[in-house]
Amino acid sequence: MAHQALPFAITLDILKRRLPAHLQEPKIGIVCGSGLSTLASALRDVVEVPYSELEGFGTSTVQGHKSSLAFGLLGPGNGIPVVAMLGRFHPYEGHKLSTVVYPIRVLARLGVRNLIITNAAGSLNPKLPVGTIVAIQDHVAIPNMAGPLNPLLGPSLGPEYPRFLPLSNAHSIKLRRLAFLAAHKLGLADDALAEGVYAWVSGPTYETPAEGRFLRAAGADVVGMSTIPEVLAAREEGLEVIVLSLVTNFVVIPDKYRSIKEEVKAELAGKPIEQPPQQVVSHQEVLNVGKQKADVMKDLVAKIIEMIPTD
Ligand SMILES: O=P(O)(O)O[C@@H]1C[C@H](O)[C@@H](CO)O1
Ligand SMILES: Nc1nc2[nH]cnc2c(=O)[nH]1
Repeated sequence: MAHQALPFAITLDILKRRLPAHLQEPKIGIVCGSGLSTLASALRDVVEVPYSELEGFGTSTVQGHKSSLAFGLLGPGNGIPVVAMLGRFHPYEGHKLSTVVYPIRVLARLGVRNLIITNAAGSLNPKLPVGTIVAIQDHVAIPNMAGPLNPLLGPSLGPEYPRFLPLSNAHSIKLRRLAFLAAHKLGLADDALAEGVYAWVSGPTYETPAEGRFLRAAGADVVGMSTIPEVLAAREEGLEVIVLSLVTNFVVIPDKYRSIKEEVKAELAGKPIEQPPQQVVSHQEVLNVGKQKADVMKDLVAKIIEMIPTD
């Protein structure tokens, strides 16, 4: 989909007809990561619009991702109008990058100014155990650096868009401050919300131990297969962005490789070495941790939203 062909007018018109007036101009957006679609249960007056009804949207094919936009209100009083993406598109599903980020551009056109992106991620850092939520302070986008997988490639969307987008300020300090203040208000343990660097890889394969070591050496704390295209499009659209990664597993990085040569030699010498089980990551494990921690993530996201100043 070339930029010029993006069907914004049609999508926005469908949404206008589907939504009551008080939900038509959300100021805050949420992207729900793997297993985290229940974040929308914090909303009231919810209207869900399936992606299948929305021109330009794809369908999420990944288990743990629904395929709809949920509009609703959050917080005290009249509430703040919010829109949540229940399910995202990953390039590894075969979606074009322009499709992956299309919902973000639609959210921007609806009036969203602050975006909270969540995801499930593997930990590369022993200090970030499973269950930790990580406020992302920076990122390494391996597919952007190594090949043509940057959603901003191609003709500019218009003269008001910067051709060369700076990313040293990609992850909003204002929103990260609110996240830590929100965690404090919620009485979360100090280690429940940490800070770290996210590495984006294309997936859908999980890391080999050597790749895990490489990413760790490159300064990454967690790794995942999503989010960064959304961050780039959101920043291009002028949104403030915070990324919250839920650590769902450790990337398997043994201190040293098992030597099969030594094991065979020991076996032949009649002194077999006990063989440790081989560890592997699974998407089911990722979803299970998402389910266990969905409420903490939901409370944190809701509290951040309540604290975002309304203008
Ligand atoms: O959409 P997110 O980033 O939350 O999903 C993660 C990355 C892969 O899509 C999947 C791997 O288990 O979970
Ligand atoms: N690349 C990657 N993505 C993940 N998403 C959740 N866990 C992981 C992981 O270990 N690696």
